[in-house]
Amino acid sequence: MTKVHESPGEVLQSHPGVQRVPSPRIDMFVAREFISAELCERLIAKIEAEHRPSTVADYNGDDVFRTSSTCDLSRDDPEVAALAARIAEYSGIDPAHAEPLQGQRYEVGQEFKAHTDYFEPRGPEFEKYCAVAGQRTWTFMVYLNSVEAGGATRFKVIDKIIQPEAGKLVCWNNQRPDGTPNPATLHHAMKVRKGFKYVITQWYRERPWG
Ligand SMILES: O=C(O)CCC(=O)C(=O)O
Ligand SMILES: [Fe+2]
Repeated sequence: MTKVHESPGEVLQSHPGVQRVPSPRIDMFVAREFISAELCERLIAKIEAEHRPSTVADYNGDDVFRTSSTCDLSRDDPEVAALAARIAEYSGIDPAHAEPLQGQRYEVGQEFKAHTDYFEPRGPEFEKYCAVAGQRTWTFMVYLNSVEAGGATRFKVIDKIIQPEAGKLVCWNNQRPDGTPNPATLHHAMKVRKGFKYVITQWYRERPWG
C-alpha cells in the first residue's frame, strides 16, 4: 500500500526501471516499456476510430499553435479504465483527481508549440477551467509509437528532449514544491516529419475532477 504522506515523486522514484530526469528545476521521470506494444496498438486503433481537432485554453492568436487531433477516451471502455487505474496506482495519486484520459494524434507537420499544461493563474479562462477541480498538478504521457521522424517533446528550459518510443512513459509535476505553477515545465511537441505520432495524456488536478 502507498503511504498517504508519500509524494508522487517519492512513489515514482521507488519503481524499478524509472529514471529521474536530472534537473533541480522540475520533478520529472521517464519509464520505458510502461505499457506493452500490444496495448499501444489497441490504443492507437481507438484514437484512429474517433478524433477531433485539438483545442487550447487561453487562445493566444496563433491559429497553428496546436494542430493535432484529440480523442476523448471513454471510461466506459474497460481497457481505458484499466490504464487510468494503472497510472493512478503507479503515481500514488488519488484517481478521483484525474481528468478523463485523452489520446493525441499528429500527422506530418502537426505540433503543439511550446506551452505549459497548467492554466495561467491570471488568464481569462482560469475560472472556467479550474473552478471545480483546481489547477493541474501532474502530467502523465505515454508515447504509443516510435515516430519515423520528428515528434519529440522538447523541454527547452531544462534542455531536455524526450524521443517518442512505444510504451514509454514521461511524467512531471507542473507545480513547484510550494504549489505555484512551474514555468520550467514549458514543452513543445515538435513537428512530426514522417509518419504519425500517437500519445495518451493523463492530467491530474488539485481537487477531485467532479
Ligand atoms: O505530444 C507531445 O509530445 C506532448 C503533448 C502535450 O504536451 C500536451 O498534450 O499537453
Ligand atoms: Fe503539454
